[in-house]
Amino acid sequence: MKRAIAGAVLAGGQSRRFGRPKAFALHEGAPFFTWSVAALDPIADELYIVSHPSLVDEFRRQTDIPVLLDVERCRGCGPLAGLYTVMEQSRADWVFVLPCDMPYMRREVTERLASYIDPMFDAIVPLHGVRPEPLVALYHRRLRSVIAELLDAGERRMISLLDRARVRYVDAQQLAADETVWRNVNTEGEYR
Ligand SMILES: Nc1nc2c(ncn2[C@@H]2O[C@H](COP(=O)(O)OP(=O)(O)OP(=O)(O)O)[C@@H](O)[C@H]2O)c(=O)[nH]1
Ligand SMILES: [Mg+2]
Repeated sequence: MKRAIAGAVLAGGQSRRFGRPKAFALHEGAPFFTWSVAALDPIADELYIVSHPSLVDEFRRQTDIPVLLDVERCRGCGPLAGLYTVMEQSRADWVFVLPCDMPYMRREVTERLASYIDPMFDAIVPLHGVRPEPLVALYHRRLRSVIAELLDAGERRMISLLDRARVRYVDAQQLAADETVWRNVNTEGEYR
């Protein structure tokens, strides 16, 4: 049975370290967020961008993909809020999240990670040695109530969600031969 996947580009952060909205910074001539969209598009049955009121107009100028705002009670509460918002919006079994600041990410990686989907698990997450990569991951919608509880308790860390889920960790080396794909841009220095 085919299991629907909603692709979600998380773009509701403040880019404080970067100094301007990093979703729109250019990599090889195209805005960062479009690289995440391109990596999700082949495997996603639906696509969403989850952002912040201050960025919505610019996203709508640049793309036709639906732009959601974090649900109000946890707006701006971090990536968990974005994940929760897509689970509220979509009926898809799985939500595949990507951040908006990983412009080297490639479809080969997302396709491979999605091939590990297994209904016995709640989340499918890459692992670098002992370090998980929770923002490049698949989450089953059955986690929605767990996420709601975390957010209501003021708990924003993705790792807290992993602690409460049955996680299928996938060795990052199985997903990409080239470590570059995991590069994430937080500062102007990393950008240059
Ligand atoms: N939807 C949503 N996405 C978020 C939120 N906070 C962060 N993100 C996204 O999660 C990803 C990782 O966050 P960070 O790297 O910390 O990005 P950021 O928060 O914009 O940057 P800093 O302000 O420098 O921490 C980025 O793609 C952010 O846009 C939020 O409250 N809601
Ligand atoms: Mg942040």
